Formats: sequence, structure tokens, C-alpha cells
Amino acid sequence: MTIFSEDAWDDTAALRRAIHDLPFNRDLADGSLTGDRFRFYMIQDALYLEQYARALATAAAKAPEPDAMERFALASQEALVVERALHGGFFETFGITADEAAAASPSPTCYGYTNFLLSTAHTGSYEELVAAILPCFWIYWDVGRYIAGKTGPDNPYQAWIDTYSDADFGDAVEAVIAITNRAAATASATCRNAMLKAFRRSTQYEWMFWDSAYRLETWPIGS
Ligand SMILES: Cc1ncc(CN)c(N)n1
Repeated sequence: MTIFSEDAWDDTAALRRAIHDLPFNRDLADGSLTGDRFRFYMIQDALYLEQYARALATAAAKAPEPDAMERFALASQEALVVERALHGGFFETFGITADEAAAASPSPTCYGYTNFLLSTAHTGSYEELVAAILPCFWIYWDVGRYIAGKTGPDNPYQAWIDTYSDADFGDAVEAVIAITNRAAATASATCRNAMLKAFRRSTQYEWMFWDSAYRLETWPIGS
């Protein structure tokens, strides 16, 4: 049988190229991304991370093996502590107050992505859930390294680039890939297909998340 992560990576090749080519990531790489766009992204990402941490905690609760329980429990804590610290630095730089962040409401894309993760956590299988979570790790590691290889000196977004191209983050990504492959190895064909679908859906949402920040996305009516 083929390895799940290789199949999922191949299946999303065109999507991943589109992610590399996004105006948000192109501008982030050369440091020209406008402050209002990064500010929007930071606030939405803070909202995202809270729900993502819940999905990770649910994966820890559902995990059939201690190694995966520990990994997801740690990742849930890191989403709230480590990634929040990164946001804290940028919040200061961009003058985002705690009150402003607390009062923010999720954009349509942020809402869609987090609800997809949470509904998978609560109504999907453990296998589907880990497949839905994996792009949140792997796509960021991929984009972090891609941008780190292109960026020049004095990039105002260097701390973001450093976080997601860091070798320690890479180790965490490798561990989640291995956990997902173990889950897929004993899954039925139907379950494996559901895993591929979940991986692809989250990868689509990763594209949409950066795109929505570039467009400063709002709800089309009623806000
Ligand atoms: C939308 C999104 N996806 C993934 C990550 C990386 N944990 C993040 N910070 N934000």
C-alpha cells in the first residue's frame, strides 16, 4: 500500500503551488506586504489558533496511542502559548490591543476553516481528524521554508518566517506526518479516502486564509 502522506502531498501539488504564488506570500517574502493586510491576518490567526487548539486537544483525547496523545496535547498548548507569543510581538508592532483582538469576530474564511476543523473533531473519525490537522503543520513548514529561501535582509516579517522555517517546527511536522501515516496504515479504503478529502479541504482553507487576509475579507452582508 502507498504511504498516505505521499499520496496527500501529490494530490495537493497544484494547490500547494498556488499557495506559494499567493500575493500575500509573495509580498511577505519580499517584505512589501502592507501593514493593514498583516494586521488583519494576525487578528484572524489569533481567532483561528484558539479553535485549532481545541481541535488538537480533541485529537489528543481521541488518539489510540500515548505517543499521539502526547504530541497533540503538546501541540494544543503550543498553539496557545508559542504561536500566541509570536502574535504578541506583532500585536505590539502593529498597535493591536488585547481588547481589539478580543472584540474581533472571525472572517467568513476563518469561521469556515475553524468550523470545518471542529466539526471533523466532533463528528469525524480520529483518522479524518489527524488528516485535517496535518496541513496546518505541513503547509506552514513548506511555506516557511519556501519564503525563508527567497527573502532578503531587513524583512519586517522575519519573526514569522523564522518561526515556520525553524528546525524544531520541522521536527513537530515530521512527528505529525508519522502519526497520520500510522493512522492511515490500518484504515479501511473508505476511511483513507475520507482522510485524503480532509487533507485536501484543509489545504484549500490554508489557501483561502492567506487570500482572505490579502483581500481584507468582510462578511458581504449584515456586519
Ligand atoms: C491558518 C493557520 N494555519 C496554520 C497555522 C500554523 N499552526 C496557523 N498559525 N494559521
